[in-house]
Amino acid sequence: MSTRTPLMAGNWKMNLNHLEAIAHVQKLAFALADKDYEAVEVAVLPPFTDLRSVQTLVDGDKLKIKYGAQDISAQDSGAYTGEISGPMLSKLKCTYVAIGHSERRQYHHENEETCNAKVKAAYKHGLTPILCVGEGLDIRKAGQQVQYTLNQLDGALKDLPAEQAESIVIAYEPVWAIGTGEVATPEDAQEVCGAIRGRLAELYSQELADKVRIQYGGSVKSGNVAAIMAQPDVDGALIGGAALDADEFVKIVRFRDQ
Ligand SMILES: O=C[C@H](O)COP(=O)(O)O
Repeated sequence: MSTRTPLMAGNWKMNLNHLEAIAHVQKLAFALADKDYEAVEVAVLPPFTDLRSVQTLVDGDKLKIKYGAQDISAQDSGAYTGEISGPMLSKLKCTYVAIGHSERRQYHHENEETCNAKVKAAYKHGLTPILCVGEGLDIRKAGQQVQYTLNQLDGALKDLPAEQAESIVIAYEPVWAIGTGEVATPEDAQEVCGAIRGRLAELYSQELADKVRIQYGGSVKSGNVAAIMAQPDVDGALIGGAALDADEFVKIVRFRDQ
């Protein structure tokens, strides 16, 4: 029986302005009870422009919900127009930062080197990375999903010390399942999540690998979350579309009731 606390994180992507963010987090706060937070860690990843509003709400009302950003610059400061740095995110008391989401890889040409630099930047500033990995459809069709995903993992973790790696969160998100309604089967999720844990054991130690939380992401909904969470190496979900509906997100958090 795993002692890892599941992490249910809502990645809002480029949705919800700061006023909508406040209303949404208030809804979650109203619906979620202490027993939910005891069973599951709950987090939201709003757009950068919402973070101050979310921080004010969480701090002011002492909410147990965690929050974080969807990206981080590898640089601390300077002439990097449009970028947001680790010091800025830690000043806003972010807990998490997503790194290497497939949409960042696709639209912003992020690769293993970028992800590695961003993972290190996150730790440098006290943020916990949610490192996203996962294969596209062509790789899946070729049966190369495990090797491809492990290569992404190796690159992003290069030279990362064990005392940092032990707190990382890995999100396995097969690209073909993101926003498509095409959810991976629980067995598909387990195959790659299990392989990720195996690689962490090779790179570091079994003890470390057993501590790391590995999420599944890709068309997670209240109707399919329980079966995915029943897999031994799946420790949570990174939820996109379904996280924009507060009632649905609460149902996902309460996956044991589904
Ligand atoms: O970060 C979240 C994933 O990209 C999943 O998105 P989705 O739940 O809309 O498929």
